[in-house]
Amino acid sequence: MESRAFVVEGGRKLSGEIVPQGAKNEALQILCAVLLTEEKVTIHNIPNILDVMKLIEILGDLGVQVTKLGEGSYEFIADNVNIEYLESPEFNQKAAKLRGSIMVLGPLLARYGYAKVPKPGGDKIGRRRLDTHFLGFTKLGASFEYDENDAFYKIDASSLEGKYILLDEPSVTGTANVIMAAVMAKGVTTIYNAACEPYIQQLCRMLNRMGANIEGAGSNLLKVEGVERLGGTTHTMLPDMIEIGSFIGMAAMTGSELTIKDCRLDQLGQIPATFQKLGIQMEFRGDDIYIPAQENYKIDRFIDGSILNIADGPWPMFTPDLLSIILVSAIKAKGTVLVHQKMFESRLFFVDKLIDMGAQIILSDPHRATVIGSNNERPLRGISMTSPDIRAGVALLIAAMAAEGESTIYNIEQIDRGYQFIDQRLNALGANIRRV
Ligand SMILES: CC(=O)N[C@H]1[C@@H](OP(=O)(O)OP(=O)(O)OC[C@H]2O[C@@H](n3ccc(=O)[nH]c3=O)[C@H](O)[C@@H]2O)O[C@H](CO)[C@@H](O)[C@@H]1O
Ligand SMILES: C=C(OP(=O)(O)O)C(=O)O
Repeated sequence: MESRAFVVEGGRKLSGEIVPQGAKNEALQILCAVLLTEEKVTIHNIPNILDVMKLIEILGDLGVQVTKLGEGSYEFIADNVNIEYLESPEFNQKAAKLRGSIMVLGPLLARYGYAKVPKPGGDKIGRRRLDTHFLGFTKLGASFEYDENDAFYKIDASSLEGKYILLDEPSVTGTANVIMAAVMAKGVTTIYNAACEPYIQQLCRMLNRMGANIEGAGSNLLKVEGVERLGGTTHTMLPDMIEIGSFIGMAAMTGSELTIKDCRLDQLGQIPATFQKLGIQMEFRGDDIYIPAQENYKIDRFIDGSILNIADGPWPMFTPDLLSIILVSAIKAKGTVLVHQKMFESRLFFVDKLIDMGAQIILSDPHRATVIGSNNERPLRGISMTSPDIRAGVALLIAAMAAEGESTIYNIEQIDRGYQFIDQRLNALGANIRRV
């Protein structure tokens, strides 16, 4: 039977070193980009997580030759893509399971002039509209159709032509899709209000190595000069910055001494500094983050003495994917923080479980929660709970690891979607997590 729950014995300290996996959200983009060439693309540091394995399976079903070279390393050759597969019920069922499947659209449109995907899956964390993707495709000359009955998004174009595109919001997957559609369009595409997460920067670097001509990566203004064709390349994923942030919060909440190895500190943006605002100490040792064992830490105030507010925003603002971890990490700190999830409407509801565990949290509305830290004076207690989404799932795992007694976390498929062998890796550091 498939595993469904983690049973966590709380109160154990971790110690040692942990190496972050390759970045999930980068992997989902990079894997779709292999569809842009008939030549061999080799990718290293691919995380072994559910969402990524499902996408690799979809690529294989589409006719891409997939060869596993070793742990995390794969070769892809998309020289014989079977576009008919998009019509199969199997594609419908598989692609609907993950958010990343939406990014096959851009490359297939660029190479074959046609693509369709079912309404993609991913976290149910509020409205997740896809308008930005289709705004971009239609500007490039594609026609777009959404059939409410079968919930398929279809795009079609006899040719694509470079245009000036002002995105309505800096959507991460939307920007990736429009870039991939534009790389072989005729002429120059300018994408303004582009997302600029490290994931997008990595995609642009990879595409340029494949022969594309993209300028401006890392900014919100991209210039894509269309080329005739793309060739093969070798690409290595960055470490997963969301996993790194999750480990920082985990070390702090469990009072553990932990070294997070090979973090690519230059790519982490505001992530370390935001955890430091909670009072969590860390040292940067070469490319590692060392977190000393801390029983107490104190939340900063702003310079004028007012209560700290941590909010998300499109990169280089703080990533929404770490706000649940920030929230849980504040529970045992001294002081108060307002966590403001601006981008998603339903990502904070999991705090009811933390409140059941004894945390002092006021959910003011779907976007804002205030955490009143316990100064490590009232331990959390273990309970049974269900993980609503990937990051809330890990936040609950952190709370369970810090709590007194045993907790059970159900629906751990959500956690497995994005965190590689998390139970085994944490148990190797001293945790006690059983998969049942
Ligand atoms: C597979 C993948 O890469 N998933 C990530 C990607 O999802 P994804 O690319 O689906 O998310 P988008 O960047 O499109 O944004 C999602 C939602 O955020 C809101 N929004 C977005 C931009 C903005 O300026 N204002 C605004 O309010 C909108 O409600 C939008 O629908 O980016 C999200 C935002 O970083 C992350 O949470 C997801 O982990
Ligand atoms: C929301 C996330 O993922 P997805 O977009 O795949 O649902 C996430 O990685 O936090």
